Amino acid sequence: MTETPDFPQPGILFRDLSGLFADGPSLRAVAGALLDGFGEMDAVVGVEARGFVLGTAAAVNAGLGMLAVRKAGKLPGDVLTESYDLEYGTAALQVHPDTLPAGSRVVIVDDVLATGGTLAATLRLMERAGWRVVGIAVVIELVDLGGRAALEALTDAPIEALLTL
Ligand SMILES: O=P(O)(O)OC[C@H]1O[C@H](OP(=O)(O)OP(=O)(O)O)[C@H](O)[C@@H]1O
Ligand SMILES: Nc1ncnc2[nH]cnc12
Repeated sequence: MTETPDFPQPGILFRDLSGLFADGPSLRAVAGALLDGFGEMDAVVGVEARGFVLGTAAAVNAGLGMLAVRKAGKLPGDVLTESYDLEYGTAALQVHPDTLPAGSRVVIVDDVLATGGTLAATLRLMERAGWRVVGIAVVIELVDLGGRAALEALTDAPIEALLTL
């Protein structure tokens, strides 16, 4: 992991996992660990963009599919949309509500839990689509930013971080 001060804006210490993604044994180890300890699930949900790398790796490792939650404007047709704030800005996420059957059990995967805005918006999308979140998995949790409490206000699902900073 690298840490870059004042990126993408002043005051933000940016944690980048590109090196881990590019290293085969590291990516395999993280893919194997991310879904550890959760119960049965039907699919993995990955949040654009870094969550796609980790979500797909974890899903393939577990023999499951990966459902993409995308930044607004990328998915055609009928979509659900949730806007949110994150540590360095505002954005919106979208999903196709008919990708999985209602009641499907999903684990959401992303690289970093900071303020929790991104994953909270993802939780709201899952609820609106009728899917049951049985876990949230991240590589890094930035504890001081309080994201865990924000998510615990929305879900009883376990939240697992491989590394807390
Ligand atoms: O807990 P939060 O404050 O919401 O921040 C965490 C989110 O921020 C980053 O995504 P970013 O929107 O930068 O997108 P990227 O993966 O496309 O780089 C990161 O990958 C998480 O999704
Ligand atoms: N400090 C940070 N580093 C990397 N990704 C982030 N997403 C939100 N905050 C972040």
